[in-house]
Amino acid sequence: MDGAWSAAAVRRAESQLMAQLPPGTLMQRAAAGLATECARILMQQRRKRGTAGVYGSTVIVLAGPGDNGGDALFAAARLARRGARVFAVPVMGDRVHPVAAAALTRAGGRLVATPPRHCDLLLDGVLGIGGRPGLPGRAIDQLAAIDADTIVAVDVPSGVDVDTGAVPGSAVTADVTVAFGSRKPCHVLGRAALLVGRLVLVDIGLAPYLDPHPAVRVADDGDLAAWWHEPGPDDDKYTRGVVGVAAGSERYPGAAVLATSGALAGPSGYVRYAGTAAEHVRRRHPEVVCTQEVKEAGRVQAWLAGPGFGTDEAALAELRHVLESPAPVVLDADALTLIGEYPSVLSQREAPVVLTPHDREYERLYGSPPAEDRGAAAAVLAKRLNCTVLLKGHHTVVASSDGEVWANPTGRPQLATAGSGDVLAGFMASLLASGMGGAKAAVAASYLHGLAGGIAGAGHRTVTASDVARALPLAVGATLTAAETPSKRS
Ligand SMILES: NC(=O)C1=CN([C@@H]2O[C@H](COP(=O)(O)OP(=O)(O)OC[C@H]3O[C@@H](n4cnc5c(N)ncnc54)[C@H](OP(=O)(O)O)[C@@H]3O)[C@@H](O)[C@H]2O)[C@@H](O)CC1
Ligand SMILES: Nc1ncnc2c1ncn2[C@@H]1O[C@H](COP(=O)(O)OP(=O)(O)O)[C@@H](O)[C@H]1O
Ligand SMILES: [K+]
Repeated sequence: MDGAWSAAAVRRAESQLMAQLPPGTLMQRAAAGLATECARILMQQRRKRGTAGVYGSTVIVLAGPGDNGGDALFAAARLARRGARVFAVPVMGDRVHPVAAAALTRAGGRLVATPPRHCDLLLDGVLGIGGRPGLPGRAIDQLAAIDADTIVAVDVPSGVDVDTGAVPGSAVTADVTVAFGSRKPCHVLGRAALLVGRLVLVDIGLAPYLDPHPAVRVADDGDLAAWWHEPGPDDDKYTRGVVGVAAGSERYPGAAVLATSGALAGPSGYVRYAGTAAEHVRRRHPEVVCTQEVKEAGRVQAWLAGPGFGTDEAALAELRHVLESPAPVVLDADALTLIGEYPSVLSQREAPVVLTPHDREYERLYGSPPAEDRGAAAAVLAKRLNCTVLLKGHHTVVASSDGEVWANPTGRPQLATAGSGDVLAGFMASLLASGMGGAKAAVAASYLHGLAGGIAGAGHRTVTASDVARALPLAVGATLTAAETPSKRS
């Protein structure tokens, strides 16, 4: 498991590490890593144009008043020593890191008020983990005036809320963000995560000092492999888990077909379908055992209820039957609307429940749209309803009722296609049926669903929900193989 640590947690770790090191060491480690990445970018970019590497390139630094500006200036000094023409613009009056500014000047760089209009690389050293959201006016003006081939954010894109990923004002949109020591929540959550570009982590020796519990958890292939239930020689279709799908209707048979496609792609051994779209499911998936009603379906180890099954009396009755079962349950789509209207149907529930709202469904459940701090938004709903909440979006967030927050690293916009949520929900129910806990199933399902979207959409292909379902087994295979041989995944 990887993670993202808050600014305060990074500072606590930093002060312990700094106590062991000569002054300035950490900043030099950060600047060295940053300069290396900038040089790599410059060489790649200029090689394409047939020009030389770092030598002769133009680099502009937007330098804020703190250590973030210091990192940028020290890195720029290293580039200046390799022959880059460096112009540094102080963006908060003339407040800049004095030692770093002197180092840049000694290396041949210049502090200027008006830099060239074009540069090969712009370094955003305006604000780091000490920044409040928003940008100083001077930085906004410079960003508008300069045409940069590549924008590299130092530690975080300046202007974002580092601890929540909210972007309430103006902020830098980076092509690359070079982060020091650890990810921060803004790298993985909310609108800020869309401003990060490619994330490069520079090791400055902080890891041993970081709190073992990050503010936001981020799953990796190894987690997925550890949680995955591979069938053993003594398994049969029942011990692998039976998943029940209560979805679809005569009006929306597609939801039933897609949800069962998702369930069939998971690790459980048996998929039962209960609902009025049984004929459609049977025709498309002969593997699925179909009944018309939940109470005829027999025993299952996990249920999915909701996609396309309506919000009328009959749907409410079916939802109640599902919730009477002692098995874990995924509630999606229409089931969320019903829960919003009749929250008491959840009150007797003891077995795990995973809710999978998008923003409008969240509003129906919570009474107001999710806050820009999407981790906190998912966590408050999870606590209030004593459920796991998977809040959908570009960076899907999962929160457990005890306050654990996960950000999904694999999402991609091609997944925003009708029915892809049905596939996700069916797949997740299969993970629950195989014995995975509620939060893990939600984290694993969004991780693999994101990868499946990438596999289905490779080469700019358009993607349908059926494509995502077909790609899910490939995503599972790629993940489990990569966990066995970590170097295989680029
Ligand atoms: N921790 C680590 O492990 C390491 C950290 N390192 C580096 O240090 C960075 C953190 O540096 P930092 O603490 O000096 O804070 P930083 O973000 O530069 O800015 C603070 C200044 O900005 C000002 N200010 C704030 N918001 C503002 C706004 N919206 N608009 C305008 N001004 C605003 C604020 O003003 P004040 O609050 O005083 O009014 C203060 O003067 C970190 O991101 C990383 O790059 C590495 O070198 C080594 C390892
Ligand atoms: N902009 C986006 N980028 C990445 N993923 C997205 C984006 N928008 C939606 N998604 C994902 O697409 C899926 C859509 O689910 P949902 O809204 O329930 O669709 P449907 O109800 O049509 O099945 C979710 O997994 C969600 O996280
Ligand atoms: K920055």
